[in-house]
Amino acid sequence: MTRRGERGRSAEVDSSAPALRLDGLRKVFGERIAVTGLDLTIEPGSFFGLVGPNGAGKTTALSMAVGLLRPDAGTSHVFGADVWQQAGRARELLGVLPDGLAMPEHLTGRELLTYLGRLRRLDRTTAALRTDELLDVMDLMDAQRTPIVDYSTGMRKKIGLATALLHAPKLLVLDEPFEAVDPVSAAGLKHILRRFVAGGGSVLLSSHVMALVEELCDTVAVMAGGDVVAAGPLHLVKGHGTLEDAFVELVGGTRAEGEVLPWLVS
Ligand SMILES: Nc1ncnc2c1ncn2[C@@H]1O[C@H](COP(=O)(O)OP(=O)(O)OP(=O)(O)O)[C@@H](O)[C@H]1O
Repeated sequence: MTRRGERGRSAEVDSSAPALRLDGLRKVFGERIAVTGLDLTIEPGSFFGLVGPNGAGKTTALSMAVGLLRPDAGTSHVFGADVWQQAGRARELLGVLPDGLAMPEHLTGRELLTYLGRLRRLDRTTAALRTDELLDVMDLMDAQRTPIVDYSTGMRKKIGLATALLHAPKLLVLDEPFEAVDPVSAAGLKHILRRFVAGGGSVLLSSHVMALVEELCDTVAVMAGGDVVAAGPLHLVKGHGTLEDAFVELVGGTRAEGEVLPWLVS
């Protein structure tokens, strides 16, 4: 049971359940099968990286996993809570950074965090404290009174991440969290995520940056054509080479070699 004053602080967790369990998730857009019937389990305490080429189905899968997109088939459970049947409970446990997050553009960064904190039932003092801390670690203090419509792409990503962290979730699902984030902010963000996992949290992130996934994640899954083609501990998936080598081999890509676009070379 969660007492009223503690809501938004930490929901109780079914410690025997996976942090995230996807069973048979499937989504079809018209003729295009975006996700074919995805099974994936994220263990508690893991730092999980989801990689795959453009159009592999990562965003579609993550959107269904967190309850933002209704699947045609399959289920998603967050610490045992079904994201559709027990949406309220799942939401307390989840922090989400979706792709292309829609923002209330005319709120300032500070207003957004304050209002979301209150919506998530943090008391006034806690909401204010966390807003200050998040603006500080995201290096957004100077922009705290700037409307979000005037934020850069990287600043939008960082305020989005701050909203994902605000209610102290147990599982973070982050779609391309480092995209457009400058190196200084990225270092701060990596530190936050590592501390989150060290403290018992779980992270699932997608990224196109293989070096970053290798640096942060202990477990990875490679998606291609709407399904997982390899998953497991990082060292097993990448083998003796780099994750990039394994990725290219797994998804059947060809690096541009030899004579390509000859008209570019005069
Ligand atoms: N709303 C939609 N309507 C129609 N097709 C869609 C929609 N969303 C995704 N798709 C299609 O589903 C497939 C998977 O797209 P998705 O965005 O999930 O891939 P992704 O792995 O996240 O790609 P990227 O790495 O480029 O972001 C693509 O072929 C895409 O065109």
